[in-house]
Amino acid sequence: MRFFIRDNAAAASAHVADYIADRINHFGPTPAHPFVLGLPTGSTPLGVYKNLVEKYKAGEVSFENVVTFNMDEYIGIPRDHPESYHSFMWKHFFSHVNIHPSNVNILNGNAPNLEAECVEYEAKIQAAGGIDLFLAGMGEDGHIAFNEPGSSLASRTRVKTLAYGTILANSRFFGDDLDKVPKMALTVGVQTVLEAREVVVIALGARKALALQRCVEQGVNHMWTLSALHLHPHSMIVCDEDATLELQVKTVKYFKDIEQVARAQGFEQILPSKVRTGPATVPTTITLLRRTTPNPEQQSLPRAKSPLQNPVMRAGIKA
Ligand SMILES: N[C@@H]1[C@@H](O)[C@H](O)[C@@H](COP(=O)(O)O)O[C@@H]1O
Repeated sequence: MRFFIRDNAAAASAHVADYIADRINHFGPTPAHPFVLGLPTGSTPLGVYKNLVEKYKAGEVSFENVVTFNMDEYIGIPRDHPESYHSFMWKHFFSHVNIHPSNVNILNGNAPNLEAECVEYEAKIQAAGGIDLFLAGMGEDGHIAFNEPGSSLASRTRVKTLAYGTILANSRFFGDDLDKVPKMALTVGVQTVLEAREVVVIALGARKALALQRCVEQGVNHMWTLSALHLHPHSMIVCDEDATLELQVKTVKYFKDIEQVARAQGFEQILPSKVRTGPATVPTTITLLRRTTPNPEQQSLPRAKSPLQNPVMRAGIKA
């Protein structure tokens, strides 16, 4: 798992938006071969959406041939309720870019048969060729989408009862009235997310620090479902400094160090191959792009010790 720490929320959001726009542009989507993007809601991705809208308006990215699948939706509030995830997505993102409404997919929390709705959603993802990049946030209890603690790591799209902590956290959007917060939701499963070709998570603020620590420093654990990303070959977390509060200094230093070393060596971000080599369950080939000459500016900086030369880092790697 790659892990990038940025100074603040604005820098982390810009990093993620740049990354997504690069992915879409590199992919070169067409009507016959669209880019399939998984999307979250919540306060965390707002900065990413704002940046993506700005990039669209500046002509730096187009959503003309992008198909989206949202992670989750509440059960039991009308689709046009101001706090439904349908409303959220149109208000903060879709209305401001050139996406075709027919390319937007969001679970219907008012479907007459909720189980059938979930099965159909999985089938739609498959029919679209699988998700190329799933963007996600994280709950304070380490959940991804609405996969609350104890969710099966093999779970798929389904009806989920929300944890009390999540209902409490989300009550801020419902006038702090717990009675008004939906208690159930439809959500993609952990396995659904893991089958995306790439997963990018953004975590911001001290509120997420404990969950981030559990997910980054500890092993895969069904009680912190985001930690399942360690099982994914191409996952990435981007956070701000505040979210690192519970991490060991050694961990923070390690990840900052390897990012600096890679840059100094002239390595750009790793881009998945443009060509789909198989179903989403078989990740695409990874291409390492290397500049022909290392970046001279980076080269002239005092070189960071390679993790292998640094005794503290070496201890961390062994651990
Ligand atoms: N289902 C959503 C998650 O997808 C989101 O990651 C989480 C965090 O929300 P926020 O970003 O507001 O902290 O909220 C909800 O639980």
